[in-house]
Amino acid sequence: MQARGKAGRTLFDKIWDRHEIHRPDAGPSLLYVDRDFIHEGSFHAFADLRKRGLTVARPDQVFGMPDHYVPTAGRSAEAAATPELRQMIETFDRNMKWAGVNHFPLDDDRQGIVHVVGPEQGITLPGFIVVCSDSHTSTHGALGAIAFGIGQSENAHVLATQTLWQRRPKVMRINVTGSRGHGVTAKDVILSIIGMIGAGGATGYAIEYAGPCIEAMSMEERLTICNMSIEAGARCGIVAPDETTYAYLKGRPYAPSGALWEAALTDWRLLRSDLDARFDREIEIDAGDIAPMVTWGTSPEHVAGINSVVPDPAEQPDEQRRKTLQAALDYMGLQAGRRLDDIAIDMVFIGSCTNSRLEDLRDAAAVLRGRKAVIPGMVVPGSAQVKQAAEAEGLDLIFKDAGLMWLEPGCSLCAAMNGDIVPAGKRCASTSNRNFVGRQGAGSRTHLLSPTMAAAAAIRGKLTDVRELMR
Ligand SMILES: CC(C)[C@H](C(=O)O)[C@@H](O)C(=O)O
Ligand code: SF4
Repeated sequence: MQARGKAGRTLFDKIWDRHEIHRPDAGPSLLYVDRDFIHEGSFHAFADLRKRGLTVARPDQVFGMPDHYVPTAGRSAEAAATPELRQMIETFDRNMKWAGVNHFPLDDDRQGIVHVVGPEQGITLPGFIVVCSDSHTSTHGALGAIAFGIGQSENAHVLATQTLWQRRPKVMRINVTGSRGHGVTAKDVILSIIGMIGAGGATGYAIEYAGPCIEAMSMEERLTICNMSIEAGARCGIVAPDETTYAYLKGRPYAPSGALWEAALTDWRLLRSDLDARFDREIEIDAGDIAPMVTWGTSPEHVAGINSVVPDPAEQPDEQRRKTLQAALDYMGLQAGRRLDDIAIDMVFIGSCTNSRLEDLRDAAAVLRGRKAVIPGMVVPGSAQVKQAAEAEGLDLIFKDAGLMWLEPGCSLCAAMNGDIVPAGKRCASTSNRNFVGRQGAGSRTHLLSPTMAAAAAIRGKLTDVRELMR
């Protein structure tokens, strides 16, 4: 795409343009990549490299850690749920050693879900292009980076060259105005955005989140917002770096320090959309209108405020949509008109790259403190660092006293790839990002919600408006 006349440039344009090594008249551009994150899914890419006799071009810019297949019951590959899972973790470790890249293995105190660890270690920085062969790479955009998921053959290309061919997406700005009401979290904001624009609403776009509500958010909240950009179909999500970003990054192990920090700050302050920047699409949403949200169907767009009812597919004018909604209700075992806060839940999962950071655990613990869960639940911190910090504050004791399991970091029940599953027909209130058919195990039923809402569901054994339990 050519420069856009005299109009100002968006934050996205500025970062993209800096990384463009080659811009052909048509088709994808060749981009320089600052960081490539790797998890167990990378075995295809490594097999590809070996077959072609290639090595890793910039090992110091590649960071690998196991997360999808790791056991939550212990910290060694031997604790893996099956021999196949153990083999996945061991193959990954071998590939990391072969490649000579940064490697945070299972027993390393930096290990965790790749999208939690990257920001936490200061590996992801403003102005970067960050890739990972994982769709939720969009998370890292919260720090003011262009961050997107890639396929394994693209990953092999990045590993071998530190560059990537990529088509420039259009740019959409979502302005979140107003301020959130009591008990309304970042998760509720992003769920209501997805409910509004739909699971395909941002297909072909990069989203810049802006406006007073986003500016007032902590870094951890912005990470939750950007994480789910992909659930609206977006290529990535980004928030302009500001004082919140700098305060978060300062002193992190991989963030610049001393004179380099000062130089970086000077540069990062340029990273914002010009006042006259033109966006391909602009949307506005008032945070004051948002209630605690919960999904009732099998797509993150099947979402509503906790005080509403399961919608009636018959009211849909479009026949295909009617059928999709009916199929979702059949799978979920729900009838139209049922009050959402009347739906009984079998278990809760507090975790995933959406909501497993320290603030998420603090939020859930604040609701659970001194109370008992009436259903089983798993609390899975996003990283070893989060786990340590949570234990230092005694959050683990609050979860355990409430009757929930306090486990080792990893993706766990978010994608049910490590042996943790929701049994068929059971209903799970989950702080993760996908409620697809079978996502948490064959026949499992997932209701997406925030950490405080998950805590409320655990206490009441049903979907509950957390505002009734807030102290
Ligand atoms: C397994 C992995 C490639 C996948 C992704 O791309 O997102 C997973 O992380 C998910 O959340 O579904
Ligand atoms: S926590 Fe879930 S969404 Fe995030 S990377 Fe792991 S499987 Fe994917």
